[in-house]
Amino acid sequence: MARPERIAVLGAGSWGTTFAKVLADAGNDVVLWARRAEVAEAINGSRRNAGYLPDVRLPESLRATDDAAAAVHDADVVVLAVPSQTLRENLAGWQPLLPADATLVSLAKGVELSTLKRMSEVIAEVADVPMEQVAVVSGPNLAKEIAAEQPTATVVACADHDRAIALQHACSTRYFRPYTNTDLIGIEIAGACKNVIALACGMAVGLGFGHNTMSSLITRGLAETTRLGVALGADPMTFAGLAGLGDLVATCMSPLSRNRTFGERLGRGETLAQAQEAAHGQVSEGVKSCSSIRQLAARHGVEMPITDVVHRVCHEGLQPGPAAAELLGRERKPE
Ligand SMILES: NC(=O)C1=CN([C@@H]2O[C@H](COP(=O)(O)OP(=O)(O)OC[C@H]3O[C@@H](n4cnc5c(N)ncnc54)[C@H](OP(=O)(O)O)[C@@H]3O)[C@@H](O)[C@H]2O)C=CC1
Ligand SMILES: O=C(CO)COP(=O)(O)O
Repeated sequence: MARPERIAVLGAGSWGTTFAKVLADAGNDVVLWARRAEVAEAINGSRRNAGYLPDVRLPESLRATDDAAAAVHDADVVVLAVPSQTLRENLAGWQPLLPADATLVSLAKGVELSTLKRMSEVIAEVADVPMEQVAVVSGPNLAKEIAAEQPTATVVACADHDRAIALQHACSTRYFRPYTNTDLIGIEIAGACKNVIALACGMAVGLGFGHNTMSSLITRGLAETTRLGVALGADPMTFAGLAGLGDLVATCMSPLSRNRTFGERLGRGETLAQAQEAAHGQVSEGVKSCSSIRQLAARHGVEMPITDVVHRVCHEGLQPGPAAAELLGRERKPE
């Protein structure tokens, strides 16, 4: 497969805009779709997406539009950069516009609430394409750092290795280094679960706890994530990689993470509504995915105690302090 040149990125939030910049910097012809016309106009006029990345000047070669048909016309690659829980509805609207052989790339890190499906499953189903046509990009990829061109690695996963290689070439820059992988299940489960563990780490920070607590949550979070992934058919080694441990550490440790910040607010005693208001519409995927992942775990008989308490703090009124005590009071066992 030749190197893709026409790329549409659908969704102009933090990560969609940043990934579009990466693709443009890598030399591709990139069109970014924004659902609000004023966002597209500002990007074309002032080279800025002020609502999400106020300090970043976007490349001249990056064009924006609010017309999805124009964005995807003749595209070799269509990147989906909208929140997990709206992806199905968004993609259903775009499906008739999609070029038949385009690689469909998911940037979203979540598990669908109603169906408990991973994003690649939703995409293959709604776009009515074989799974080999769907790819996932996931790793320790905090958008603001990448937009500032700080060095980062990531994983490009696709069941079709040739497509993964083509996409790897398309998004390689001097500051962004993608590795390929064919384990979509592992990559997507890792990406969705780390947001939930980051909520727990944020709660720990909000409660005033330090690095030992964070490290314990990260490590036991990785254990429960790996258990779920393996039950679903993932390669356990994926969880030791960039999209597993790599992303988990970046998200749990960084104040730039929306999930960690959200958890920190809950840990300080704010309500879900207060934390949501403070997020100014930016997505904290773990708040919803904690429920779908918990259900998925129950369906497969997998124990996920951290995910369970995060769900109950977010949605059932459990307070972060008693949640921490509950985790510590669990039955003692070997590691
Ligand atoms: N930010 C990051 O560092 C990273 C994020 N991700 C993942 O990428 C995905 C997108 O995140 P990110 O870009 O950060 O999110 P943001 O909250 O920054 O942006 C969300 C984007 O989706 C649009 N949007 C929101 N709701 C809808 C809807 N109902 N229909 C169509 N468009 C909608 C928003 O448009 P509008 O502005 O008009 O509201 C905005 O362009 C998430 O799954 C996230 O977990 C993955 C790696 C890194
Ligand atoms: O996925 C991310 C980093 O890899 C971004 O995490 P947040 O959505 O928590 O900001």
